[in-house]
Amino acid sequence: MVETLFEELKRYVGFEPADGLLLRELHEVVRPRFPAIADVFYARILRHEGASKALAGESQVGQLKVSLLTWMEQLLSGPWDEDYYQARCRIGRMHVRVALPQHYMLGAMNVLRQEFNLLIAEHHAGQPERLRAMSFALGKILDLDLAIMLHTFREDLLAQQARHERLSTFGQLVGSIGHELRNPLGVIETSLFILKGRPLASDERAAKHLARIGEQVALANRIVSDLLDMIRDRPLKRESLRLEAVWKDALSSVHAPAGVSLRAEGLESLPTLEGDPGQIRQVFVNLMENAVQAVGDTGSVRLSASTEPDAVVLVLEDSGPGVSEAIRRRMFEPLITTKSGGIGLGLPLVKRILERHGGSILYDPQGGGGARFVLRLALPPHST
Ligand code: HEM
Repeated sequence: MVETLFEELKRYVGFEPADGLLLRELHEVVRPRFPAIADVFYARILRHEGASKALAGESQVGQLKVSLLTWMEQLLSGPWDEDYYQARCRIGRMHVRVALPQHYMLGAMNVLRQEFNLLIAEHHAGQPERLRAMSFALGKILDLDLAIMLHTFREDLLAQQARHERLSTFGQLVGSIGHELRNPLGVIETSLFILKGRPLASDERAAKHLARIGEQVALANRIVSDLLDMIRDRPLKRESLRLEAVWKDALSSVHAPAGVSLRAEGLESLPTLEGDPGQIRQVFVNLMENAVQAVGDTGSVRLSASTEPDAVVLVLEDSGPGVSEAIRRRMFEPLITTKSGGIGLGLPLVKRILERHGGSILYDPQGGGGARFVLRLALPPHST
C-alpha cells in the first residue's frame, strides 16, 4: 500500500506506537492543567505586537482557548491516524486563511513544548529515563503538528503561485486579444445600425434577432473593456463626487426584471467625496448587475449609506442566495466566477477601483442569506 504523507512524516520523526502510549500517560497528568497552558499560550501572543495582529481582538481569544483545549486533548490522546492528520490540515488552512505569518508558529509551538515539559519534569522528578522518553514523545508529536502546519502553508503558497503565473500569461494574452476584438465588434455594431434602418427591421422575427445581436455585441464590448481595464489602470480623475448622482446614473444602465426592487437609502445626506465618477459608476453597475442576476425574477437589492468620522460606508445587500463559503475566499480574484455568462472580472475590478480611491470592499454576510458587501470610501480631509 502507498504510504500516506502523514505516515511518511511519522516515520521521519520516528513516531512509534510506544510514543502514543507515553503521550496517553502524559495526557492523564497534564489534562487538568490545559486551561492554564491555554492562558499562557494566548497571553504570549497578545503580548507580541506582530503576533497579536493576527487576532481579531481579545474577544476572539475566549473562543480560541476552547479550540486549543480540544487541540491539546487530541494531541495527547490520539488516535494519530489519517483523521487526525486531516483535522490538523484544516486548522493549518484556517491559519493560512487569516494570513497568519508562519514564523510565529515555531515560537507558539515552543510555548506549548515548554509548558508540557515543565509538567513532565514536575511529575517525573527522580525518574530521568521516563522523563526523557516522555519528553521525546512529546517532541515528536509537536514536530509532526508543526510539519502539518508548514505543509498546508506550502500547499497554499504553491496554489497562489500557480494563480499568479496564470494571471501574468493571461494579462499578456488579454492585451492583444482585447485590442484585436475591438475592430470586428465595431464593424458588427455599424452594420447592425445600418440593418436596423432597412425594411428588414419591420419583419418581427428579424427585428427580434437584430435586437439580440445588439445585446450580445454590447455584452462582448463590456467584457473587452473589463479585460482591458484589468490589465491597464485608466488614469484616475479626481473630481468632486456626489454618490447619489453617480448611483442614479448607474441605475439607468442596469436592467432589472419588474419583480426586483432596487433601492438606495441615505445617499442624499452624504458629504461630497473626491474621486472618478465614471469609475465609481462602474463599481455600482458591476455590483448591481451581480446582485440583480443573483436575485432572479423577484427580490430586492438595497444600498444603504452612512458616514463615519473619516469615511463613507456603503452596504449593498440582496435577497439572492449569497456567496458560497468556497468562493468567498477568492471572489475578488480575477477569473473566479459562478456565472455562466461571466468571466470573473467584475468584482476584481470593483476592488481595484475602490482601492485606487483609497477605499475598500469586503464581503460580510450577516446570516441573512443574501449577499452583503461593505464598501468604504475615505472622506477628503476638509469634508469632516
Ligand atoms: C502552534 C500553535 C498553534 C496552535 C496549536 C493553534 C491552534 C488553533 C486551533 C485549534 C484553531 C481553531 C480551529 C477551528 O476552529 O477549527 C485555531 C484558529 C486560529 N488561530 Fe491558531 N494555533 C496556533 C498558533 C496560532 C498563532 C501563533 C496565532 C496568532 C498569532 C493563531 C491565531 C489563530 C486565529 C486568528 C484563529 C482563528 C481563525 C478563524 O476562526 O478564522 N494561532 N488555532
